[in-house]
Amino acid sequence: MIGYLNALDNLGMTIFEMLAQGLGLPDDYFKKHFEEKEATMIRVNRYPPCPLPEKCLGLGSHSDPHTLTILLQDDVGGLQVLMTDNKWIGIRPVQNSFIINIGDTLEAWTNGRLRSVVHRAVVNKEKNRLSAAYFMSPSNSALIECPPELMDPKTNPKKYQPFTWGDFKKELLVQKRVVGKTALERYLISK
Ligand SMILES: O=C(O)CCC(=O)C(=O)O
Ligand SMILES: [Fe+2]
Repeated sequence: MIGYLNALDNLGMTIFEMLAQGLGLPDDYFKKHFEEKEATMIRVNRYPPCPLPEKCLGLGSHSDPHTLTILLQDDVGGLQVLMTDNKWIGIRPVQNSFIINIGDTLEAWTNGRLRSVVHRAVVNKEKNRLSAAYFMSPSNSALIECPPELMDPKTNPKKYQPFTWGDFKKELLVQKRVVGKTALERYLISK
């Protein structure tokens, strides 16, 4: 088990490095905040067959509050992503591959340059479906504050108050279920 977790962490760190490079930040800009594994979280979702799939959802519309999600799904299919034109599209399962989702915290960290994705899981009449999501959390003390290089007073002014992952996590634990992309709203700087 620990071996799998280490492999997932290594994959996550490589992706953080690539994202930092792509944004013109030092390679370890995100990575250095993930050294302490204070609350690694994996969620395994099992969706049983449903007699009325058009009337039910396996998992309602939401965005993941963490930074990155590494998601494994079986070959049944059911994950859908909300596109900018408000249409849901299905994410076809590809064998031996992960789906990587950007989470809300990474959206705030980059002032919206990286966008968290709203997604849901639909069910079907015939088959059980399984998925497993690994949510990457920075250390509790990590300050989520966008670097000045990614902001611009005119075209991309600061959108969020800085917050620590520990504080955000506490808020997530007490709030009711998040629907759609609402977890970050408490940190939005009002216009
Ligand atoms: O089952 C899926 O494909 C999605 C799971 C998911 O979005 C989650 O666990 O946050
Ligand atoms: Fe999710």
